[in-house]
Amino acid sequence: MTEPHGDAAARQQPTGQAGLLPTADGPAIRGALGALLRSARWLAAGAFLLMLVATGLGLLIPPLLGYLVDLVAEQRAADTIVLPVLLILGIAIGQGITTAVGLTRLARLGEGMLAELRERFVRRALHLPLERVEQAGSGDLTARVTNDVSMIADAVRNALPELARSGLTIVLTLIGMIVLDWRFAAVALVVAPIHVLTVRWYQRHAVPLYAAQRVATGAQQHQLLDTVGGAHTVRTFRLGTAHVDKVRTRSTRAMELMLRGVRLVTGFYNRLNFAELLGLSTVLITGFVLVQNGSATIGTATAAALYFHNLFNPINAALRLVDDAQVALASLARLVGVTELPPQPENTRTGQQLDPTIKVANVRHEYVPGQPVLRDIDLEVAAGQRVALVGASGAGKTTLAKLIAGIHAPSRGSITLGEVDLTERGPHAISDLVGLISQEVHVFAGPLADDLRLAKPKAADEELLAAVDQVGARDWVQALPDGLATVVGEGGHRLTVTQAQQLALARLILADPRIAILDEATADAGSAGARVLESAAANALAGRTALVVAHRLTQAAACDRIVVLDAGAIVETGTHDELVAADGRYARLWRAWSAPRPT
Ligand SMILES: Nc1ncnc2c1ncn2[C@@H]1O[C@H](COP(=O)(O)OP(=O)(O)OP(=O)(O)O)[C@@H](O)[C@H]1O
Repeated sequence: MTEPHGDAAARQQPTGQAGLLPTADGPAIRGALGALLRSARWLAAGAFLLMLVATGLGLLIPPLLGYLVDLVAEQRAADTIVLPVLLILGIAIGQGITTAVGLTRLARLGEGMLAELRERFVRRALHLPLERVEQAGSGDLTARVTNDVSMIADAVRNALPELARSGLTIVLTLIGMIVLDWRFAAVALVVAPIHVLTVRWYQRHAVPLYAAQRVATGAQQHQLLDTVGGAHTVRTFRLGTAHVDKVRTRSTRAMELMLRGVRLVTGFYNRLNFAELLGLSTVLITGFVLVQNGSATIGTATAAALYFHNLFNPINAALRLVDDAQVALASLARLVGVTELPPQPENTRTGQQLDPTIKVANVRHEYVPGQPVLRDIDLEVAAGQRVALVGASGAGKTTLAKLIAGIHAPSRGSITLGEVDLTERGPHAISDLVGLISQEVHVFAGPLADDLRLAKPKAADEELLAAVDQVGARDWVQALPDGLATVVGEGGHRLTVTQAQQLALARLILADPRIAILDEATADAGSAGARVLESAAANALAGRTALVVAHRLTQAAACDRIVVLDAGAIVETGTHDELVAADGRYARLWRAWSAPRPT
């Protein structure tokens, strides 16, 4: 009944929301749906055929009932009605069975397509450049994964089967009516313009409205995540009122759009009710006139009236579903918009074949345009070398580490890893050449062994234990209630920060990248944790080209070379001894670091 109007939805990017992820246009949605349908063509054909048979069988009942009415009107013998009654019974049973099987097939088709679409979306979303997600706000991505997927799931489970059934019933009933008596079919079309105009009116208003609703909900969720996620900072800087205002503005916008939706739906039903009233009156009057002048039997008029009854219910159902279909379509446009983003270039060479050198040339990076956090960075790390990045907090160490790991793309300049230019080929070109341990070490909920196998899915338990041993974690791992099978993370056995970092280092050993970048969270100097982690890191980095963001200067002193960053620029570089002798910034940092601490 409803033609996809994704084009209109695609245009729904209200001003001020320009950073949001893209929304697909009509042809892209049709293309994606076509591709999904093609991959399940036999299931689709089977479901369609069964629904066709079920609806066709249903159409035989009104003429048979009309025939029964004629038999009774002509006062025939009672036994003449046995056959038609049995036929009606058989048809009803046949229709019930074919409808049930057809709907099951249709459900399987819809769920399969939905699952495939969701997989594609997640696959694509996981590989989106981080800047793109940050620019859109993670709320946008979250809203698409949660709201939009559930809108489509609802449509697939409820609207799609009913829409298919209603569409088939309308078409076949109209054909049945023409065969029965064309005059009734002609009368049926009298109210059609009202339906057509109602649908047009509704679509004109609903598509932009629902797309705007999705955008407003995304913006509202993003704001809520921002405010709740940053609650600590919000409180520290007394930004509560400002944040509550922002949440209020976005919530009000979302609420206003919801209310406009309710008003629109009410108007839609008013028009449909009027059409139904008009249609029903016309049918009854026509039947009365035709039977009166003898040009139709009571049986035919009865069958025609029943056909009408058959027709108006699915028409209303189909038109009612326009609403769900529009909502689902706006959601679909937002899912397909992400799945259709151009894929990252494939990894053509494995990291193991590449020369593990790092070359950073003329790199500049800005998170906020016009505010560089790194400028004119030139750095080369030869194969097997271990280089430390040192500098005050905010100097840009983590940013440089992330650029080299391919997490962010530099605003300018080039980064070459193993002769592969990241800026040209994209970070996925070298994903298995480089491993990063960032400050946000995450322990995934589940058995410890699964957590380790993220880095090497096929590793045997012995291999996992060997890696755990190298990072000095064997003792505590074996002391866990179920050893490697112990459930850790959220809801399981809680690991200390040091233990989580040891696991991250063990994962690095298992993944075995030729270049390793270490940006561990700070551990107090001289603490047992720091000592354990330093020797674990030394083992994990053995034989690799390494860049270490040195939060403890003892880490830096153990490296082949030290690069000192200050306010986004490299200010010194050399070995520990050279830099101490030069008596510059590093020497000052070192003196401050190694000075006896008050106890
Ligand atoms: N995602 C981001 N968006 C905007 N600014 C950022 C972002 N990440 C870092 N910055 C800013 O970039 C500058 C450099 O930060 P970076 O984390 O690289 O420094 P760092 O030397 O690693 O500091 P630390 O030792 O405290 O981790 C800082 O001013 C920081 O506020």
